[in-house]
Order: sequence, then C-alpha cells, then structure tokens
Amino acid sequence: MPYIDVRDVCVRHGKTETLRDVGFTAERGEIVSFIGPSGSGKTTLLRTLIGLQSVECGRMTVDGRMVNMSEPGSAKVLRAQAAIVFQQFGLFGHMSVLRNLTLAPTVVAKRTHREAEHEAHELLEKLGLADKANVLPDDLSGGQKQRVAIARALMLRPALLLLDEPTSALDPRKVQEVSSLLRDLARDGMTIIQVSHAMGVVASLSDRIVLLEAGHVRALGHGRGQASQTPDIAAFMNTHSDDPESGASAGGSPQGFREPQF
Ligand SMILES: Nc1ncnc2c1ncn2[C@@H]1O[C@H](COP(=O)(O)OP(=O)(O)OP(=O)(O)O)[C@@H](O)[C@H]1O
Repeated sequence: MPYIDVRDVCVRHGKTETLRDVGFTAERGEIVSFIGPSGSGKTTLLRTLIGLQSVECGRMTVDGRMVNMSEPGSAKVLRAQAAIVFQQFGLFGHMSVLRNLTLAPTVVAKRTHREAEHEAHELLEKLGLADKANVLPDDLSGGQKQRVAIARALMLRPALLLLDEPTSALDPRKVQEVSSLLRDLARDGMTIIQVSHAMGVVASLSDRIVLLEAGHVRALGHGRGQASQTPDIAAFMNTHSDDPESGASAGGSPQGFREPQF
C-alpha cells in the first residue's frame, strides 16, 4: 500500500469545480511535484492534502490510515505528521528568526527550549542563515524568508512536507542548496510534495509528477532522471523550461523521466 493514496478528489468554489476526480499515489521518501498552468488547481490540491480545504468527494489514506477529507478540522492523521510551507511564507513578523523556528516545537510539541534552539541553529547553518537567528523577518530578503519558512517547517520533523513553490524566491545557487537539502530529507524517508513552476527543479528532484490542467489530472509521470516520460508532461515541461523564473538552468534538464507506473 502506498504511503499516500489519494482518489477521486473533487473541490468546488461556488459554481466552479476547482478539482475534479484527482488522484495520485506516493511512496514514503518520494518527492512529488504538482505542475500545471496557473489556476489549474495545484495549490488547492496541496491545501486539500493537509485538510485546509473542504472537499466534495474523494478519499485519501496516509500510511494506511484513512483521512476524513470532508471535514478539514478532523484531518488529525495528517496534522500529526505533516508540515506545510506557504507561498507567502507566513512568518511571525514580531518574532526573531530563532523564535519563529522554536515556537511550535516548544509550545505544541513540548520540546525544551535548549533542544529546540540547538536544532534551530543547526538548521539555520544548513540553510546558510547562521547569522540571521536574531533578525526579524522584515529585515530578510525574499529568499532568506523562504529558507526560514522551510527551516520552520522542518523543526516539526514532519514525515510529510508540503511546499508551495519552495524555490521561487531563491537565486540559482540557493536553489541548488535547497534542492540538495530536500533530496537528503527524502533519502532519510521524508515524503515531500511540492507545487512548482521551476521545471529544472521539478526535473531534477521529482520521483513523481502530477500534471494538472483545469482541475483534473492530465498526466502522471514517474521517475527521476530516467529515459522517458509521458508526452504531455514532456511537452508541458519543455514549453515552460524557458521561463526565467523556472529555475530550469539551476536544476537540470526537464528531459528524462521513466514511463508512468501508476
Ligand atoms: N478560495 C477560493 N475561492 C474561489 N476560487 C478559488 C479559491 N481558491 C482557489 N480558487 C480558484 O481555483 C482555481 C485553482 O486555484 P489554485 O490556486 O489552486 O491554482 P494554481 O494551479 O495553484 O495556480 P498558480 O500556479 O497561479 O498558483 C483558480 O481558478 C482559483 O481562482
């Protein structure tokens, strides 16, 4: 049984069907990328996975346990093991970077301040932010805020990490560093799901790709750096690989995915 098994998810906003019969699976330790045109439903699907979005139909199991997707507040199975990084980062502006990182672990997870601070300093070091611990978020660049937001999510030691465009504010070198960190985390067993417009990052990181189009799954791709991929995914990635914000040059070529095995 896959670690995540999502089937037939439908989401509606008023009269608009934002997601229609969406499904995919992921194994533990895999990196899954949601790609697709603007407005195709990627962020909505990410929010749905962590119980922030009401659904009209569909089912999902995580680690073999059923998540009640029709009641956002009841997604306890997920809350216990998932963390999300939003596109707007959502940092607490009046708290130092260090406090942003240690707040949830000390208050919610009841870890000691000493332990949480030690871990926070380690993560900040890893993400090239060692000198920013006592700085307020407003005094950081967009890319620094993005890395702080990722570090804060990692402080929760999630089994499942959800990321909405995790490299959008980063320069190419930082894209490489964050990609490398995500790869290491996945190798250690963390399942990572990202929404991304950065085709180079998608190509180099993804074990699976879900191509959304107008709220439904246009194609599912499987495999990192393998010989072929689905024509629809290849076409989408090739058309979007010249996007200057795509990070294509930083992360590798969009070519080379294995045939889908869903
Ligand atoms: N709260 C909401 N109320 C009404 N419509 C919404 C809401 N959230 C999303 N939508 C609509 O759902 C569709 C999908 O939005 P979503 O943000 O999931 O797309 P996306 O693929 O992530 O887009 P982008 O790449 O531009 O971020 C859009 O048409 C959007 O307007």
